[in-house]
Amino acid sequence: ALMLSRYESEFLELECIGVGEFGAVYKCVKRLDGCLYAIKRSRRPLAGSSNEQLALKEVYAHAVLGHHPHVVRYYSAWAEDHHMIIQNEYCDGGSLNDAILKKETQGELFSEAELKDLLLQVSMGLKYIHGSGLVHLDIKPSNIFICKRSGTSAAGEGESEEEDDGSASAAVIYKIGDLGHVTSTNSPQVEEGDSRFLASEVLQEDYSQLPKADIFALGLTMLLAAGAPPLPQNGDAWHSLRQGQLPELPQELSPPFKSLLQSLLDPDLTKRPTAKELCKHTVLREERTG
Ligand SMILES: Cn1cc(CCO)c2c3c(c(-c4ccccc4Cl)cc21)C(=O)NC3=O
Repeated sequence: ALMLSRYESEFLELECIGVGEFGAVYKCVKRLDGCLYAIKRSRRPLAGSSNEQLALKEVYAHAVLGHHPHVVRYYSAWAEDHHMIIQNEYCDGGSLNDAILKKETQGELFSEAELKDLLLQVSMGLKYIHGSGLVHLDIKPSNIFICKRSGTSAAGEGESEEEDDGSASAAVIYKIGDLGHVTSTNSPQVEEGDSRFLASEVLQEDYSQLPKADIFALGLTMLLAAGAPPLPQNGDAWHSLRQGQLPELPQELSPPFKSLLQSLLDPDLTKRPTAKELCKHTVLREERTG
């Protein structure tokens, strides 16, 4: 077009880093500040459609959530040329899903110490989201992004770690991303996330304690990071996972940590810990030995 779009004038597109039915995500440099950003460009939903509602909820969630070390940072969003555009922090380490697949192909496993670090960091992000009166509703490995310490993204390591992050700045920082299903805890308009990670109470439209659905999805995410086989999308295997029958893991975890992971997946949502309880759980807080 004769008039350069804001996207073209403000950013240099380096590569496409993701494609979905939603649209595409690009790794871009902002010409003005020279920093890297992840920019999602999706077809603008029909005015007044439910998809427009969803797209707006994503931007509202980012606006409400402000800054947290374990939530992907939002910078801007705008509409042009029949597209919705959202400009987020670029996480240079790929997604947790990429990291799990890489471990698998290399015949490696996350150690118990690495699993505890992952659970603690994502719990801090969830504590912040839940503390803001919101729920994520699509927690899963492909929505958790990784920043390696040497990140050159705009947010950078200059950000001081959340004061409740007792650990020194970790080698790897995990950030919760994709707020496309976020809704308010108290007046929920639930748009179900990935069925593989869906808690059974949400399928039955019991929205009384939605934060516990995020905890359940985090439990399944941890199972996958610990080496569990791919999750069922439906059927008997889907139900047995939600009746406490957990898959064998390819590594022996310490009994306290194993029972903590089982509590995240308890069929009785009142027995699942809150994100706040996870953040101060001794199993996750003890100094790593060796
Ligand atoms: C597919 N994909 C790959 C990446 C890079 C990981 O190293 C990525 C990012 C995001 C997103 C994203 C998700 C949902 C909404 C908006 C964005 Cl920009 C998607 C991403 C995002 O918000 N920040 C990212 O780094």
